[in-house]
Amino acid sequence: MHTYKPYYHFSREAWAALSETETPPLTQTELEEIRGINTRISLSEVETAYMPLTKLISFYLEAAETLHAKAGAFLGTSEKKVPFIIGIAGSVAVGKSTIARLLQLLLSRVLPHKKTELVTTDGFLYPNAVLQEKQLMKRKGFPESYDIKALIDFMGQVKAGTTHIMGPQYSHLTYDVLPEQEELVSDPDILIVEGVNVLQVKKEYQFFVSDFFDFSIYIDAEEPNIEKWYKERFLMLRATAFQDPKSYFRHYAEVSLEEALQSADTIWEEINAKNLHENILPTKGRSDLILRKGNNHEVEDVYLRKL
Ligand SMILES: Nc1ncnc2c1ncn2[C@@H]1O[C@H](COP(=O)(O)OP(=O)(O)O)[C@@H](O)[C@H]1O
Ligand SMILES: CC(C)(COP(=O)(O)O)[C@@H](O)C(=O)NCCC(=O)O
Repeated sequence: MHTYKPYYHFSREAWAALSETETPPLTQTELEEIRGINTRISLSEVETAYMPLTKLISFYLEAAETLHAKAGAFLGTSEKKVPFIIGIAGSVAVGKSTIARLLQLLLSRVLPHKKTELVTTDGFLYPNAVLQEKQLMKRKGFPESYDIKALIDFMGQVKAGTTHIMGPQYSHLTYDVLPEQEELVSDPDILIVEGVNVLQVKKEYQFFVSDFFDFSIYIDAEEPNIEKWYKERFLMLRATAFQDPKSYFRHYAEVSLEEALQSADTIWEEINAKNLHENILPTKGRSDLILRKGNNHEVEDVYLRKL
C-alpha cells in the first residue's frame, strides 16, 4: 500500500545542485551585507542553501501575482496591490531571525524592484506589566503571552493593502515591548513575518495568522543543537548586551559563569523547550517548506510541500 507523502525531499546535495544551475555568484558587496547580518553564516552556505530558496520563493510570488491579476480582471475586482506574505516559524534560537533577515536581503537582490519588509511577532507579546498581572512571565513565547487578536488585525491590514501600518516593537534588552515605539510597515510588496507562533491556530478567532501567508517556512533542527545555540547566544549576550545597565538580564553578567549557565539551563528547560514541545513542533506539518539544519547550522535537508 502506498502512503501519501505530502513533501518532496531534497538532500543537501540535491538542493545545492539547484544553486549551481539557477543562480549567479554573489558580488563582493552583497557578501559583505550578508556578513553584516550574521558573521557566523558561511558564504558558501548562503549559495548552497538560501539562493535556491530565494529563487523558489520568487516563483511562488510570480504565480501569486499572475493569479491575482488574471482573476481580478476576470471578476472585475480591485486592482489594488496585495503584498506577498512569507511566514517563518520554529523554536526559540533555531535561527528564525537570522534567516528572515538573510531572505529579506536575498529577495531584494533577486527582485530589486520589490520592496521587502520584515516584522517579528515578539512585538505582539503583551507588555511585562500585563504578563506579570496575569502571572505569565514564565510563559513568554507561549500562545497566551501574545495579543493574537492584534497580530491578526495587523495581518488583515497588510493584506487589505493599507499602505502605512504601525506594528509594535520588542526590545530584547529591556525584555519588554517598547511603549509608543512602533515600527512602520510601509507599502511592502513582500512582507516576512517571523516568530515562534506564526503557524499556530486558536479556535477563538475566525482567522489564523497563517491564513494570510502565501508561503510558510518551518526551521527545524535536533533539539540538543537548538539548546546549544540558545546557550551560546545567552553567553554571547552575557558578554555584550547583558553588560548594559538597562538590560533586564544585567544580573547574569554579574554572577559566575557557572551560575549563569545554570540559569540558561533552567530557562531553556522550563520555558523554551516546553514551548517547543507543546506549541511549536506540532505546527511543523502546516508549513510549505521545512529547512532542517544540522550541527553547525548548515541546512541538511529541505522538504517542500507538493503542489
Ligand atoms: N545560519 C547560521 N549560521 C550560524 N549561526 C547562526 C545561523 N543562524 C543563527 N545563528 C546563531 O544562532 C543563534 C540563534 O539565532 P537567531 O536568529 O537569533 O534565532 P531565533 O530568531 O530563532 O531565536 C544566534 O546566536 C545566531 O548567531
Ligand atoms: C520572546 C521570545 C519568545 C521570542 O523568541 P524568538 O522569536 O526571538 O525566537 C523569546 O525571546 C523569549 O523571551 N523567550 C522566553 C524565555 C527566554 O528568555 O528565552
